[in-house]
Amino acid sequence: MSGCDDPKAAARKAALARRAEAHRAARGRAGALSSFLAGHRGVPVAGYLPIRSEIDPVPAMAEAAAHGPVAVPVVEAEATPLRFRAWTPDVRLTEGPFGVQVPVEGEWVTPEIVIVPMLAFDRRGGRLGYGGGFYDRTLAALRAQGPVLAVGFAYAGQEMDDLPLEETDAPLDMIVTESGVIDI
Ligand SMILES: Nc1nc2c(c(=O)[nH]1)N(C=O)[C@@H](CNc1ccc(C(=O)N[C@@H](CCC(=O)O)C(=O)O)cc1)CN2
Ligand SMILES: Nc1ncnc2c1ncn2[C@@H]1O[C@H](COP(=O)(O)OP(=O)(O)OP(=O)(O)O)[C@@H](O)[C@H]1O
Repeated sequence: MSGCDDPKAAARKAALARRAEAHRAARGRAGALSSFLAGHRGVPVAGYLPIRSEIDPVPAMAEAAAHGPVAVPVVEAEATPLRFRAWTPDVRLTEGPFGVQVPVEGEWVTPEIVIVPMLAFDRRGGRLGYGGGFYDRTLAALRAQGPVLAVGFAYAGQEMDDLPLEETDAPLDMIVTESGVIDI
């Protein structure tokens, strides 16, 4: 049977085109963060394991983990800074506070780049989180110790105009979205 007559041939062609498009879209989402981290190989990075509809940094974290330390946040107690525990793609995980996955064991890491999840951001580096103040306390503590780059990671659609900010809100140094980098 010739290709033109085979109903499956047309379906395959359409399915391939659709899968390629999905793959391009998926690569595009992680791509901007991957490119950013590729410029900082070997620097200790804190990523995060996404919950709900947070944009997924894990593909970029996996690439970075091949070149240097990557860690993820662990909540130890309310009103205290987060600590960051070493993460690789095959580390054993368990469910921690707030339904976030955390490594069962591993080294504690002091990151120099912190990939920060959020609900919303504005162009001034303002950020809205879940309201625990965890990243504000963590960035304040890390910045008191040495240089640290706070990189917000979000969908471009999470941008809002002029978020209400408080004195203790730690500003982001830059924001990476699926469509590129926003410098503050
Ligand atoms: N993926 C990921 N990991 C993370 C954070 C995060 O925002 N995302 N965190 C960032 O700090 C820390 C965990 N803190 C969290 C604090 C609150 C909620 C949360 O779901 N809160 C409730 C509202 C609580 C309330 O206001 O009563 C909610 O949004 O429904 C989630 C994570 C560390 N790890
Ligand atoms: N460095 C700090 N020292 C003391 N209190 C702080 C500090 N940072 C934040 N807070 C307090 O924590 C509370 C929650 O802060 P905020 O609403 O900014 O959380 P968030 O950034 O949205 O949450 P998260 O970082 O956990 O995602 C506020 O009452 C804030 O004043």
